[in-house]
Amino acid sequence: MSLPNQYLISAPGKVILFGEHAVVYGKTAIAGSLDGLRTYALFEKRLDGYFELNFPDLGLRRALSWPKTNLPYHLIKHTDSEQQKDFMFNENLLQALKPIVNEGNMDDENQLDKFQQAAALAFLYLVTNIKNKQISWDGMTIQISSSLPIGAGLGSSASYSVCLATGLLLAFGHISLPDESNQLSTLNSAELINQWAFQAEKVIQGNPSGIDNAVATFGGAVSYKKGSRHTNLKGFHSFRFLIINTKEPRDAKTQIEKVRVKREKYPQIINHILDAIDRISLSFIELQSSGVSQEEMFKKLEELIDLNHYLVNSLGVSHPSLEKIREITSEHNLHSKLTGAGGGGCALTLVPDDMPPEDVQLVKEKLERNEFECYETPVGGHGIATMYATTVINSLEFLDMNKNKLREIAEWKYFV
Ligand SMILES: Nc1ncnc2c1ncn2[C@@H]1O[C@H](COP(=O)(O)OP(=O)(O)OP(=O)(O)O)[C@@H](O)[C@H]1O
Ligand SMILES: C[C@@](O)(CCO)CC(=O)[O-]
Repeated sequence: MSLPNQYLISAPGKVILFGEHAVVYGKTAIAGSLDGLRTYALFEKRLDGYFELNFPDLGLRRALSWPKTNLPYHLIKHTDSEQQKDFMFNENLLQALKPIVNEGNMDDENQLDKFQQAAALAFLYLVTNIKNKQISWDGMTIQISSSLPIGAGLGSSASYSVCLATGLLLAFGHISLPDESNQLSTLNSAELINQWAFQAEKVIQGNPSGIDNAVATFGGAVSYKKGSRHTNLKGFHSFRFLIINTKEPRDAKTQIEKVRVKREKYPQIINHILDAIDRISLSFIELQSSGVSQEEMFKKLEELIDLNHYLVNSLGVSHPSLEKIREITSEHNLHSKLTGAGGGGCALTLVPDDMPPEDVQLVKEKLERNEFECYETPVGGHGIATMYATTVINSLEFLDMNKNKLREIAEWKYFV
């Protein structure tokens, strides 16, 4: 099927069960996708040579736009095929793009903050790299809308990056729409999307491990070690979690940097902590295949959750609000840990199978009275998806729309 002039992409958020931060230093982490919390991107072809990007979730008051001729393509080493690219991060390109982000987009009333700058830079970094001289859309408008809390530990940057990478690779003819009769080509496309999304993540987060974009691309529940392909885990679906948003603003980049500085100061101590976190992820993997009863599994999982939280707390990335969540949930015999980069953001609470719904409701109400926000969402669902609607979707309608409605307009097609 040829590419329509308008299409939608969607990618899920993620939740890390064990191993955040340690995974940046080559340790194992366990994570799953959040099918119900996703970022959506509407791509539309333009004929006037402009790239336009709108992301109102970040408080942007008007779309940003750049003429395609303004981008520093001369800084890209072109290879014959996308697959041959070595994906070395191009720091020169990033530096060259920094002044371009603002060109024509800023005046006294519209100054970009650092989060908006990072989102725009990630887009420009991808578009400059992925644009293809021969097969090319002449310009495009992209609208972004997410049902994820932004910068809260649930992988909003990765799902944003995956949406951009997918849409751009499609627009510039490097990949095709998912094809059920050619699963190998579709899987190769997903691998390429994942590689480019990782580059965009580097623009936003500085030094990410790659786990968030792998989960947003491939979906499911995985164990992950930097530099290796992720491994799918079975049985994750049987766990029930409550995800609790502290609503404390923070960004992953600052938290990752905090751990880097601490490790530089106390290398031996921090390396021991990171090794201990690795051991927790490995214990979880062993536990999954050990055939223990569900009851015993839940007990051990609770202990691992506590241990993991103490260890990340000792890295300096917890927050009083996260400790408060642990206190409230422990009053109901529930075990919680921070999830994602910490410093605020979200906590993850394990809900035992046999906990009566009215008791779960009580905990949720108590948390909400403390201004926390609770999500109960399935873990381990689909990764990236595309959708081509049969009718044209109006941009404003798209931004306003409850995203569940998109499923009524047409079918989503999944890459993996
Ligand atoms: N819907 C969106 N629109 C535009 N930019 C986004 C969107 N979602 C995320 N981003 C970009 O990602 C940044 C947030 O990334 P950050 O890594 O700090 O948080 P996170 O990915 O939600 O959390 P974690 O990495 O801990 O899971 C935003 O500041 C913005 O630059
Ligand atoms: C803090 C961290 O481990 C998880 C962020 O979701 C960073 C990363 O793995 O990229």
